[in-house]
Amino acid sequence: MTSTTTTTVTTTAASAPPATPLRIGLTGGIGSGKSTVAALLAGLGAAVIDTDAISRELTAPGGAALPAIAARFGPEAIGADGALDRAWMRQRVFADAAARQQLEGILHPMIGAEVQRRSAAAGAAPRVFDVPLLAESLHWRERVQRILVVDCSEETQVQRVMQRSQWSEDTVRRVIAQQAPRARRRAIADAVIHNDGLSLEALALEVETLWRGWCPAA
Ligand SMILES: CC(C)(COP(=O)(O)OP(=O)(O)OC[C@H]1O[C@@H](n2cnc3c(N)ncnc32)[C@H](O)[C@@H]1O)[C@@H](O)C(=O)NCCC(=O)NCCS
Ligand SMILES: Nc1ncnc2c1ncn2[C@@H]1O[C@H](COP(=O)(O)OP(=O)(O)OP(=O)(O)O)[C@@H](O)[C@H]1O
Repeated sequence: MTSTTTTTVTTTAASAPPATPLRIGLTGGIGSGKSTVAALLAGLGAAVIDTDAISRELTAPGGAALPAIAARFGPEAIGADGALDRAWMRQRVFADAAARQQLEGILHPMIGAEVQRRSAAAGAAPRVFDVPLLAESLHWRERVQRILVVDCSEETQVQRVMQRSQWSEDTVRRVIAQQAPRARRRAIADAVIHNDGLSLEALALEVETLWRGWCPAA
C-alpha cells in the first residue's frame, strides 16, 4: 500500500491571522490531482485562481491571445470554431521546447495580468493560485507565502491523464519530460500531499486538515 500521509515540511504559527489574505501556491505535475485539490479548497472557502482556466479563456473564440498565437504559429493554430486548436498545439509544443517557450512568452504575461486582476477582486478569502509551472518560476515562488505540492508517481500521472483525457501514453510522458522533476517540486514545498493510492474521501480529509492549520480563521 502506498504511503498516504500529508508531510508538513514547515509550519507557521496558527494564532495571529495575517493582515492580508494568505497566498497559497498550489502545484503538481500533470495529472497529480491539483484541480481536485483546488476544488476541495474552494469548497472550504478559498478563492481559487486557476492559471490553466485563464489560459483556456485567453485562447477561446475571440480570446485576447489568439492574434499573437496566429501571427507566431500560423493560421493552422486556430481551429474551425475560432479557438486555439489545442490538440494541434499540444503536439507541437510538447515535442519542441523552443515552440513551447514561444507559446509561453505570449500567454504567461497575459495570464499574470489576469491573475493580478482576479486576486485584487477576491476579497478577504485566502487565495489559492493553481499554477502547474510554479516550481519552474521564481516569479511565482516569490509571490506566494505557502507552497502546497500534490505529488504522485509518474505511473499514476500517466494512468490518470490517459483515462481522463484519452491522451496517448507517449503524449503524457512528453509533457512530464517538459515539466520540473518531482524532487524539484517537493524541495520547494511547505506541504506535500501524496496523492497515490488515496481515496477521494481520504484526500478531502487531508486537504481539510491542511486548510484548518494554515487558515484557522477562514
Ligand atoms: C499546450 C496547450 C495548448 C495544451 O492544451 P490542453 O487543453 O491539451 O491542456 P491543458 O491546457 O488543460 O493543460 C494540461 C496540463 O498540461 C501541462 N502544461 C500546460 N502547459 C504547459 C507548459 N507550458 N509546460 C509544461 N506543462 C504544461 C500542465 O500540467 C497542465 O495542467 C496548453 O496547455 C497551453 O496553451 N499551454 C501553454 C500555457 C501554459 O504554460 N499553461 C500552464 C499554466 S500557466
Ligand atoms: N485520489 C484520487 N483518487 C481517484 N482519482 C483521482 C484522485 N486524484 C485525482 N484523481 C483523478 O485523476 C485525474 C487527474 O486529476 P486532476 O485533474 O485533479 O489533476 P491535475 O493535476 O489538475 O491535472 P492537469 O495537470 O492535467 O491539470 C482526474 O480525473 C481526477 O478525478
